[in-house]
Amino acid sequence: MPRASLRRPNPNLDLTPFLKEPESLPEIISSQTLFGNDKPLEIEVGSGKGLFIQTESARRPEHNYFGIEIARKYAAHCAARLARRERTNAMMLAGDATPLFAPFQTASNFQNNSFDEATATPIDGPPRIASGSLEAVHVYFPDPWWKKRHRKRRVLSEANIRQFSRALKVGGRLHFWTDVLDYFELTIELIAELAPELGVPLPETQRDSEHDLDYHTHFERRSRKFGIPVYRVCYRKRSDSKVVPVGTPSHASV
Ligand SMILES: C[S@@+](CC[C@H](N)C(=O)[O-])C[C@H]1O[C@@H](n2cnc3c(N)ncnc32)[C@H](O)[C@@H]1O
Repeated sequence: MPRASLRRPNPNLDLTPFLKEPESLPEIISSQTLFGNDKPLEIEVGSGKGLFIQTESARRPEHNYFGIEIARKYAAHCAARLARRERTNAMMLAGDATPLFAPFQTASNFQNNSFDEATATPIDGPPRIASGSLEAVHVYFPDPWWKKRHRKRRVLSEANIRQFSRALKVGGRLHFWTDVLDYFELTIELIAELAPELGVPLPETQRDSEHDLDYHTHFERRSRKFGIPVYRVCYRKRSDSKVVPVGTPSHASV
């Protein structure tokens, strides 16, 4: 289903505090480096038009929210929503979430192309999002990438499942909602296999909506309006992640 067109953000709005580019991000991503405080940090991957980050950052001012949206015009649209409401606890990145979560790759190593000449491999640095540092990761209605050969592009790929779990603190949450049953079932299996420390999937319930924008996200609104079932789960991390070498194959058929 095609996405509705976006209104242009008001050119008089200063988006600078609300919209980051990959080049302007601090090397290490944390509440301290992004917001200058130590509030718990929640990351949303694929914010779309930004309904979730807008409403959740108002509902929980004691937490910080960092939305990552790869499509620049959508990231700018989200940032404009936050700017209009003068949020001090939320901002957007116009960029790809996957390299930010990657292990052992700091921005400067990446940009300086630092190689260990003896082994011709990139020099490892600490991950940009520290292990055990996040309060929550939110993934709502990720693009399904239907074709089997495209599945590695899914946001809930094997690598990202491991990295989201690594980045969560014990007690932290991974929320995953989708209206694609196949994506839902495969992801539940993958998480059980790759990140058992996340425990069992806890169902999340549908809330009644009281007005036309009273939905969790725009895609949830769309699915419910068209009567399409939505599958919602939350995981709560129970223990520290096992360190699994990157590229370790799994037995799942993704
Ligand atoms: C189907 S939309 C859902 C948007 C929103 N979560 C909602 O429920 O309304 C998926 C969004 O994820 C974004 N996206 C896809 N891959 C991404 C990535 N690697 N990093 C950040 N955003 C990504 C897409 O641009 C798109 O806006």
